[in-house]
Amino acid sequence: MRTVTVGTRGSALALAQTRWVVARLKEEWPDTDFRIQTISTKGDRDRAALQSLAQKGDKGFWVKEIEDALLTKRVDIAVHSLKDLPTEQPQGLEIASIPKRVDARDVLIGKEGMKRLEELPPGARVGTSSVRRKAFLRAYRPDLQIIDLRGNIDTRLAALGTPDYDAIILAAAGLIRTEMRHRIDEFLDPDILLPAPGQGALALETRADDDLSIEVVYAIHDHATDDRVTAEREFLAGLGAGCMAPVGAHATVKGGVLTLEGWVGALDGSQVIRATTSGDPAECADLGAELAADMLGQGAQNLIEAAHG
Ligand SMILES: NCc1[nH]cc(CCC(=O)O)c1CC(=O)O
Repeated sequence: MRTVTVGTRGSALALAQTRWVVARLKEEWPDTDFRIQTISTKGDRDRAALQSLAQKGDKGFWVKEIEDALLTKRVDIAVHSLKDLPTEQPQGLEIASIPKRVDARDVLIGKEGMKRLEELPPGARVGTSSVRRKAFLRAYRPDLQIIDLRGNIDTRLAALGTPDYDAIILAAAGLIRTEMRHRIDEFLDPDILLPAPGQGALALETRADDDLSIEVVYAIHDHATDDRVTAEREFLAGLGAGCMAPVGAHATVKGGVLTLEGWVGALDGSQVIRATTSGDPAECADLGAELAADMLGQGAQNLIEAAHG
């Protein structure tokens, strides 16, 4: 039996999504033995560094060590949350497969009587550290207090057991994948809070010359998801922004037409630039790049630079 080693971070979410990937791969390749290897990243080890790096717009602190493990052949396949992956691929590695996306939306989880965004009273304290969520929530509800909240899903849910937070915002995908869908109180409409580019999708990364692993992971590639997230990520790349920017992007495909919506916000909620484009899904990359160029023309650059302080 051949053995393929799958690398991942060790968080509950990372392990849950990697076990899901391995189960799917095993269905396609029953004669292959898949082993999971956990790898700790700078983001896992040093939360203080994470905060300051985040403010400088540094990219890839969730993925660097895992990519090193691919390049040195300690692992053959890496499983990432696509939204944590920088838009530039390192030399020698490629995203060889993007499995079918789960729900891309953000969700709200609140205390009793605060289980919907509309129910939150003025001044309610909402936990999130995402600059995107802060920017768009402040624009929609300037009366809310947005309070920093970092950590893995368990840490963030635990914050609701303290007096410091009335509600928190998370990605639906993380809760769905860790079998905590029942904790979700409200799915937030993308018209109110546009998700992050690639949110809800996974990326399976391999060495670019490892034909065997590429073939293995490609068995669970999903073309429709790929078109959507390619449009979203080209938009992000075209803005010159990373996952730490106040940028949202969400693509849908209906009746053979891909529609891409993009937002760039001011961190203080004073402004959100919004734009939409649509076209042939085969042109997904160009649609993303064009939307970015359109928004740069409308002043998006200043908002992105301001958020990096
Ligand atoms: N930035 C952390 C992160 N990276 C991926 C997810 C889960 C959702 C996904 O797979 O897109 C989360 C948690 C969150 O944003 O709530």
